[in-house]
Amino acid sequence: MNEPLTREEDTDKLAHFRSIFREELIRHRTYRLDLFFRLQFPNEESNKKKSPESLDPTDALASSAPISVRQHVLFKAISRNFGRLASVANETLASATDGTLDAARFRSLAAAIRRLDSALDRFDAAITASLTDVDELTGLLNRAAMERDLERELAHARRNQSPLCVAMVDADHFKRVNDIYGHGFGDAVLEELADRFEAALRPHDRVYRYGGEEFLIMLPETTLQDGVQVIERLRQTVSETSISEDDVEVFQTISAGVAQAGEQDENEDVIERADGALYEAKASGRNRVVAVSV
Ligand SMILES: Nc1nc2c(ncn2[C@@H]2O[C@H](COP(=O)(O)OP(=O)(O)OP(=O)(O)O)[C@@H](O)[C@H]2O)c(=O)[nH]1
Repeated sequence: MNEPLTREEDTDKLAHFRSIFREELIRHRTYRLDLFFRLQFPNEESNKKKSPESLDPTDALASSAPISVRQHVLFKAISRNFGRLASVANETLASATDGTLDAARFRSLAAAIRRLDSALDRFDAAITASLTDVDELTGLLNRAAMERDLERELAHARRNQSPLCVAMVDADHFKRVNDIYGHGFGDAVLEELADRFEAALRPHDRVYRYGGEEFLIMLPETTLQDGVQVIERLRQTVSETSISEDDVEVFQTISAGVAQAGEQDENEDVIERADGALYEAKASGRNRVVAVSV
């Protein structure tokens, strides 16, 4: 299974990139018509202007693509398949010009076009899927993405006998923040928390907005002891620095429950245990991390 196309890029950036990609698709389809025209009329003067290589769609896309997109396996597949098509197109055009174009060569041109089309379509589908994975307020991955990823991580942990931790993290007394400073400021706090979580975690850890003021953090290849340390560090980082906007400033704290996944666990099992630990953290005073073993 491919890695998701983009995780941390925000929705606007990706939506913008998708609109550029769609334009490129249209240009690419026009190019195909052009190619057939050239094969029919190889000696027309107007046909000699453009070489197939100059029309690589990934050239035009690379400058506006977020890094995670450029490095994505499907993006590389477009480039590779375009390279093949350009080379077959050159050979086919040459044989059309000298009158030796035959069915076999034409078939290999059609096959190269089909392969490139398939790469373009899969890439398009991946962009669309990534857009629906992103929470619009925080730019984090949403709950639907979490459910899918957790299932995959649990299977991976089972297969490799590796540890996996899940943390449920919740902003403390968040209702008060909304009530006192307004919903707009509450939103800003959630955005800031999301940024701090992402900045404090390691690249292979993942943060999701679980819903409302609740977040889920997935820590692959992490034992319960290490997971608690990671989340405890996060808790400290969040509580030490205030969050401010205009003339409002708050010190927001978080509570967390950390659970290690057991071998038989499905998504709901490990989430339920982490949630139970979070409940304990709240009940015992908030601004703390509670761990629960399998
Ligand atoms: N601004 C803002 N508030 C939200 C959002 N989603 C949920 N909330 C608010 O988060 C608050 C959660 O309140 P409670 O569930 O009572 O919990 P709490 O006040 O954080 O108290 P404890 O969790 O017990 O510490 C509610 O007021 C929700 O309206 C959001 O997207 N933006």
